[in-house]
Amino acid sequence: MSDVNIQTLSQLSPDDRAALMRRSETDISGFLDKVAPIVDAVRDEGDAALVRFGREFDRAEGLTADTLKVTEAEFDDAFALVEPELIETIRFAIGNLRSFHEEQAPEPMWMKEIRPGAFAGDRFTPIRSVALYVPRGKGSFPSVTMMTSVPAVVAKVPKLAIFTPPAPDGKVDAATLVAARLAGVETVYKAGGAQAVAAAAFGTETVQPALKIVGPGSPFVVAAKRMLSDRIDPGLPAGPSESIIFADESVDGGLAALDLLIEAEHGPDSSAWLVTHSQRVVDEATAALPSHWAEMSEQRVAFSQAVLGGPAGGIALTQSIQDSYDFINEYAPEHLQILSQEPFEHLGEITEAAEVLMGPHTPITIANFCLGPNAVLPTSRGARTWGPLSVSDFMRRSSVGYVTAKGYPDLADNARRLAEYEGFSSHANAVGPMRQRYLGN
Ligand SMILES: NC(=O)c1ccc[n+]([C@@H]2O[C@H](COP(=O)([O-])OP(=O)(O)OC[C@H]3O[C@@H](n4cnc5c(N)ncnc54)[C@H](O)[C@@H]3O)[C@@H](O)[C@H]2O)c1
Ligand SMILES: N[C@H](CO)Cc1c[nH]c[nH+]1
Ligand SMILES: [Zn+2]
Repeated sequence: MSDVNIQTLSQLSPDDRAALMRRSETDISGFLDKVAPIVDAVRDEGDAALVRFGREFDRAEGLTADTLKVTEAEFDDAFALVEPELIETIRFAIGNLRSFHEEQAPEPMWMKEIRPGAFAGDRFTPIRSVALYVPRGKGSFPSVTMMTSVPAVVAKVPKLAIFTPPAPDGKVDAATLVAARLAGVETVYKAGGAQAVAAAAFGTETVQPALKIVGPGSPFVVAAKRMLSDRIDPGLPAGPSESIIFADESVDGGLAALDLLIEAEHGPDSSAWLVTHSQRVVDEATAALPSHWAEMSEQRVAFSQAVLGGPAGGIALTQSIQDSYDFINEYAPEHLQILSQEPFEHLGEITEAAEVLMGPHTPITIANFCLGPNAVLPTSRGARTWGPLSVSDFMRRSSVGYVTAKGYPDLADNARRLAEYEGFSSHANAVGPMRQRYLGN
């Protein structure tokens, strides 16, 4: 049996407790050094560098500049290759995602009469070009394709392109192509990691540059986004998956263990904690893990054992429910699952989680794939200030103001007084007697 990292929070020093908040991506300085030459090469050499890195890192030996962009024939092949049942499932998921994101989309414009004759509001317009990163290292992700594409299409972004690593056969994952087409994205480039971020930022002979890049990825992707943030908007920080399963005394610890393994299996760089004040839940979860591992693939067992062996995962035994809430809010997880027969009783206490899934029938899996909300979420405590990827992330907001002749005098007087105080003579003149000459009243 593998060792599980069990921490009794009341016995930890402040430093040891702070260490539990760490994620593998917290310190990406080592990756910054590795991605710097990749970024430079893509900027200087364009397609040639994308081909070289695709061969080196993705082992796509046959990749050439001519095959960097997915062709119509490759889309057709993908539809022929993917099981019809899976195609229907992708349609099902896209339908739910679309329903959620259409509801979430802001009105194109709103205006309020702030005072008589003075109107102001917001106007939302789509960002002109956005790159969607879909990972493909430790798995393939048609789900991420849907999660990034659907809100972008709802926002009506005119130029959308997916970047995803090629497999050694030089192809893009077939279900990813099906999901892209069904969601409404036509351009897919075979590029992953830091080189994809650099290509989106600078453009190459084949790749059109974009103003923004969204989507999760490995620390190479995260590091490149950080490095190029003055060149391309890197969107919300979405790194290795992480979760907290919070269980109260009303649930079976075996179920908590089953759900703890969901995000723990992504990779050794993931983070996953079971947080509970119930010793019984801890004992049941620990006892159940081996039988759950027996039902998983060898690779996923290795990943989840690496995570739950610590230091970035395991079981945290708290002294009280309040202690659990405090830990969760301090940790600010990407995914939080409240395992309780009365989940809404706890919800009001949770302030810092990017996604809160309620009760035993809402495991993280359902929201990862097809419930409707977006599963691209801020990691590494980003949930303290960021929310999930949304339609607004694909739109820019402008303020709109409109003052009528009736509303003008009052606003002008007040604005002039402030302009004079701040020492701006032109500002003041523009709302003083000089303007009256032109307005003619
Ligand atoms: N937050 C979310 O919404 C979400 C969703 C899905 C996955 N994820 C996370 O995204 C990550 C996906 O990572 P991944 O590795 O599976 O796929 P990835 O596509 O992000 O990374 C693979 C790419 O990294 C590059 N790379 C690999 N080794 C390299 C090296 N030695 N030097 C330079 N570049 C190298 C290669 O270009 C490769 O194509 C995981 O950490 C997973 O937990 C997050
Ligand atoms: N857990 C990921 C977001 O953190 C989403 C995902 C896709 N596939 C499996 N899981
Ligand atoms: Zn997942």
